[in-house]
Amino acid sequence: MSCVFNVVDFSSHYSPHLHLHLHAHSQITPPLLSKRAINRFWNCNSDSINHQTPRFVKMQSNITSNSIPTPIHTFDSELNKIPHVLTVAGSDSGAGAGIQADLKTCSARRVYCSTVITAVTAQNTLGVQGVNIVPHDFVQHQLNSVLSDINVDVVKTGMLPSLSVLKVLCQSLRKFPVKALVVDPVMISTSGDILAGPSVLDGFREELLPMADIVTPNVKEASALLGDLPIKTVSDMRTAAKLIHDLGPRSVLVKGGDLPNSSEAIDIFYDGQEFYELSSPRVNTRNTHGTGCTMASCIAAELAKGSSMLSAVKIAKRFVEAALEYSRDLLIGNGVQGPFDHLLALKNINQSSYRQDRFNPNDLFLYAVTDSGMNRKWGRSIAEAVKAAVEGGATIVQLREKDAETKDFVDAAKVCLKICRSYGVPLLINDRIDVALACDADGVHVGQSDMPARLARTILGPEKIIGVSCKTPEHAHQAWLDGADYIGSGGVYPTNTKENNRTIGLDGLKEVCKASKLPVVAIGGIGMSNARAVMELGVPSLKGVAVVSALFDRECILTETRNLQAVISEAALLTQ
Ligand SMILES: Nc1ncnc2c1ncn2[C@@H]1O[C@H](COP(=O)(O)OP(=O)(O)OP(=O)(O)O)[C@@H](O)[C@H]1O
Ligand SMILES: Cc1ncc(CO)c(N)n1
Ligand SMILES: [Mg+2]
Repeated sequence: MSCVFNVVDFSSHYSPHLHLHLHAHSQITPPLLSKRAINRFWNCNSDSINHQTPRFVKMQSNITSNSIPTPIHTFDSELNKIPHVLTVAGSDSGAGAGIQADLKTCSARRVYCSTVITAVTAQNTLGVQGVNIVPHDFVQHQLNSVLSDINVDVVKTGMLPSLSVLKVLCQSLRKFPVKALVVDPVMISTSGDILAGPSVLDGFREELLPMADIVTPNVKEASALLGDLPIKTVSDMRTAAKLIHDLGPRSVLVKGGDLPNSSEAIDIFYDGQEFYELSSPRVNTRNTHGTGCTMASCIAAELAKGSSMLSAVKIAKRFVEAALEYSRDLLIGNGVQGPFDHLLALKNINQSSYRQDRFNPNDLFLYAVTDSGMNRKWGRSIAEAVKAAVEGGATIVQLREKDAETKDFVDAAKVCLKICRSYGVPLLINDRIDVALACDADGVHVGQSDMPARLARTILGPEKIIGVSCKTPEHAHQAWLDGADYIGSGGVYPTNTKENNRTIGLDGLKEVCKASKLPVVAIGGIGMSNARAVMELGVPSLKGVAVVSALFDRECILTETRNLQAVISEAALLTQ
């Protein structure tokens, strides 16, 4: 076949100074990310992807290096479309980072991924032994081939080893605009080695960043972009995010994976208006090679599916956490920094049999409980309400539909489940075990006069989450004996949503929390004005607040959820 292009002698482009020395993170604190959380995460969005694999264009056989293949067949049916990310990055022969990480991430997220290779590296878990830069005209050639033919939704960039490569990329993006551009400014390895010289830095600042929808530097890259500004703390990361935003990208994610002395992996997201501190437990593993590439390509994949930027970033953060957790003990290679397993779900993780592994107590942080009366009052569906709450940062949702017809309840629950899964947020059903089973919700929440938790456990099996309302230490003890996963304790303050409900106050809550062997979420009359006081109780078992009216009896659920999330995040930080 004559579709072979000029053979390029890469050896003349070898740059001996391009060496990576990657070190394992030395932090401790093994987090407990449940297998079920990983599982939930993996399954997320699967229902929304009903696209079929595209049928490929048949290649013409008369291609020369200057001509672009002309499609013989084109298909414009929506049904045949699959979201598509083009990655423009370097190859990592060890397959933990670069193009290989991008392909695996997009596959894991069920998105098609095409590849334009900018450099070929000889790389393993010990470091980088060599780099061949692909000549810029051949990079341009690859870009033309893909962008002129295959419908690209989002472009993600990784290693751009020379200014000329960066420039042809910018030209191609101007010629073939895409829905979004994700720039991972790969420049500096974990150990601080330079991967792209000062001229590329200028190219980033002057040409590529102003075109980007998001740029995702780690702390060293952020510092380099800002003329070696020192970045040592989370507060410095915020300053850096703001200054990088001034260079022109729509949003900025400064990744704190390499920030020393932290038991949390904290990233700062800034969209030009608000800062979001995204935090996850730091996974104690050597297998962190490629986290940055994975993060950026997962963001690109979620954007290609239609997520908002903030949701895409949150999903990507959880994906990295889940993959690291899953691969914590993986042994690939003999070096200091190993790769992780992006395709964790291909493993047999559905069979998690360890009860204590299924549920992440941190999910209780901002617990949204729906109320059909309030939705009626504001003229919105349960699904609309739930979507706004999870978009605003709710970390778990409970459907509490006291007066709904069973059929309507099941239908609504199915829609809500789809929404929650796409955000990696668990969905529980109040009281109705039959409804939870019918829609395969993540679990149930039962009151003292509902189905006893022990029976609920028998019916639902070991996989589902069970929460129990408890007012006293005795209730909490019984819930633990019965095999519940968490307790909800209250009413902390007086409330209209529950009649004849005794208020236990902050003192009562504290007493229950101290006695409880299970994680606790506080409930009852909690909102913007008093959430801080609840979180400031500072009892370790208290993991978050559950709210009804403060989110759902308001005009804009999204804003209320965001605001409450900010208040309790700050309070949680201060009481740590
Ligand atoms: N040990 C860890 N546990 C949990 N999350 C982590 C860990 N290390 C990194 N992360 C997260 O992974 C994502 C990528 O960030 P990181 O700072 O590692 O990027 P990077 O330095 O560009 O990665 P790369 O090694 O691919 O260059 C961030 O969300 C970060 O918080
Ligand atoms: C090819 C390539 N791209 C990016 C990184 C950064 O992780 C790497 N190590 N190798
Ligand atoms: Mg990186």
